[in-house]
Amino acid sequence: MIVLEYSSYLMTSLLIAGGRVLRPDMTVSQADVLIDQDSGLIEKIGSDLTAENTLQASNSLVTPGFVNGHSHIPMVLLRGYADDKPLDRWLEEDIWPAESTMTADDVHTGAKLGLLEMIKSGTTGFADMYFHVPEIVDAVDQAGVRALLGHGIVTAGKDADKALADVEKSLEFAQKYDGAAEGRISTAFMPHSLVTVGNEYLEEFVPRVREAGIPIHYHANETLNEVRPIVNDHGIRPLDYAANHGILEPQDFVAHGVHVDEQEINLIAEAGTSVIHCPASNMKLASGMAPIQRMRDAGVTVGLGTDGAATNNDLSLLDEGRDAAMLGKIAANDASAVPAETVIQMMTQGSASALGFHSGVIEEKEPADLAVIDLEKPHLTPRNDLVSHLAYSAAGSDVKHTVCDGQILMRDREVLTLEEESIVEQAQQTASSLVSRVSS
Ligand SMILES: CSC[C@H]1O[C@@H](n2cnc3c(O)ncnc32)[C@H](O)[C@@H]1O
Ligand SMILES: [Zn+2]
Repeated sequence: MIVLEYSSYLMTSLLIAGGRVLRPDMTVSQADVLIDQDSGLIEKIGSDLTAENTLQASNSLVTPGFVNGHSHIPMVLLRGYADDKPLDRWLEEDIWPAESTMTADDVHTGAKLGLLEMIKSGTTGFADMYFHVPEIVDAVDQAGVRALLGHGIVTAGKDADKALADVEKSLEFAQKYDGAAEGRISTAFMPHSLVTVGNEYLEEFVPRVREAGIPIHYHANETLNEVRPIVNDHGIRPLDYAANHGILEPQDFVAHGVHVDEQEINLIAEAGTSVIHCPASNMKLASGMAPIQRMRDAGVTVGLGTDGAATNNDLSLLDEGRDAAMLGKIAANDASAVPAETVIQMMTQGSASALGFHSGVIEEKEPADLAVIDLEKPHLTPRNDLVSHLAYSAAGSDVKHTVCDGQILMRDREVLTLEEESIVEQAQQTASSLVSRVSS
């Protein structure tokens, strides 16, 4: 008995050996990274280090794990289900009818499939808005990543009792699950958007949410169809409306921010609220081009998110980074806008800071959340500028190892925390049954 207790206090260590390490100042240097697996922190970055466990990183780039700042991961089950429509028609004609048939088990299966995809593309943390969220908690606990989760509230089109119950559920979830999965899970109160949640619910609940110290996350200014009703009904811009309702605070973060005017950019910068840019979703739904360079110049913290896999159609942040650079240049009509360093900053520190995670950099005493990218690939040759390669050339399938909180989640492309084969098979069956349920 005494021996067992003693052994549980023994330090275990992990070495990421011989890689090229991406440092917070965006320089790359050859180094070993020593991780204390008990605390989950990076202990030392240097040369000739040793540890009990090793991950080989020669000819590889060691980067901070990517943080997906906005997603709906169970929507992987709806990948390829309804493409090529604008947001309103896509939600109303296809997605909401399909989601209304989704069970807790379906969400659990979808979450595991999405987590597999994220771990396999180097993502170590994410924010998610969905329903049946306790199932997502369970999947995250097993997968070993970090997550900020919330129940997405929609009151529009519901009778008063159901609407109120939905809002209560979001607050109760946030209170109950904050700190779950040994502290890897945090929570937020999540109104779906400023037009799908009635102002009376914000008026009643935001003071309670603030009292409990819970952050708030919602879709904002995604399409013009979402901006117009606020302007018409309330005579003010959506982010002024958000500020008036007390949901534009430093701990809050909004998804999209596509149709923001100059005054709203300054407002959000002054408020200290973060924006999660979702370029692939914005392009696929033809929502518009978010003025990312202008927001960053104004001092807004900008992170990157995939949104759901049905508007993307994958969960790889490396793809998202390239999209952000390309779209950012077109939006600013300037090839120097949203350069490689900015893209990498957004997919690591930017998203991490928006979500209140302490990850996002490879630095001693910081969380050991990282990805190792195999550079021995034709499309990553020659290895002149690894920052450029990470932003413009690398793909999720180049990720060799993924580590979160000091634990190995994927080694040599084998996910150790989830059973890939059975999850993929189960997800295929679940998705087929979902589609047949909707069409019957
Ligand atoms: C109520 S849970 C979250 C809700 O959001 C829906 N959703 C997925 N992608 C988007 C998007 O780009 N804008 C707005 N809403 C979106 C998802 O289908 C869920 O119903
Ligand atoms: Zn979304």
